[in-house]
Amino acid sequence: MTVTHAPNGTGTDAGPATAVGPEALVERLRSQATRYHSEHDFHVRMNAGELSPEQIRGWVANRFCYQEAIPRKDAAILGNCPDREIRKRWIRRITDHDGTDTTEGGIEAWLRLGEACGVPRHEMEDGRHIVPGVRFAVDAYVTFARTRPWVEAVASSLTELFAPGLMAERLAAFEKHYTWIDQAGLDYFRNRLHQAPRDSEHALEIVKEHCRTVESQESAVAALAFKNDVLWSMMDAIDKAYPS
Ligand SMILES: O=C(O)c1cc(C(=O)O)c2c(n1)C(=O)C(=O)c1cc(C(=O)O)[nH]c1-2
Repeated sequence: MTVTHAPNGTGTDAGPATAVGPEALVERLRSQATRYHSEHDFHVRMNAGELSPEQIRGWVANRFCYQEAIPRKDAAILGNCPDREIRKRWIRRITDHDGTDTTEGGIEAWLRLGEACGVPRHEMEDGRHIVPGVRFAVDAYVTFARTRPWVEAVASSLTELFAPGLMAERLAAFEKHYTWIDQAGLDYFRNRLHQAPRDSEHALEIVKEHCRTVESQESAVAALAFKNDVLWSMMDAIDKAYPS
């Protein structure tokens, strides 16, 4: 059996006995890229153009569960964060996904991606395709943000440090291999290419500022490991539900 991913737990590495400087902390967080869901076999096959329309549709419909939960996760962080300056910037994440009266958000863009792939909007909205493992993983992420200290919840969003590379690869793969998908449906990925770096930069600033003790640094690393596990579990569940 090939093990492609070991459980993260809290200990991706032993960790130093004393607090490290902000840049060393960033290095430690970035080193978790090897456990990002871009390495999951389902994503590897997706980007190699090997997935069937059925598998792409299954992935899109299930990922909608995650997309829908992101604003609730961010609202939980806002609810727990006592810092007005941070809230003023963080709130943007909610409108990026929900939209406003005058702008369309990421959730609408994802619904259009689904339609471009052949999943009717109402089938995404009513959740009929969501498999249990995806629902549980997404729920765990929202619960984490509600119940853990807000700085840990901010650290857990740092998988977005690794997202732009995957997004760019995915965009190119969809344009090249999945020509049956209406290209206008790919706007979601195009938007995230600039939103994700902006968001992760803010989250990194917060973590560098607030995680100066060894305990808080360990917690930040553990939060990111937890989030990598959330994303990995989703991919495992999707892979199993839509086999090749
Ligand atoms: O498609 C992806 O691979 C991917 C990954 C992630 C991520 O790394 O958490 C996010 C997104 N997409 C995404 O679209 C998104 O809006 C998003 C928000 C967050 C977050 O944790 O706050 N992650 C992600």
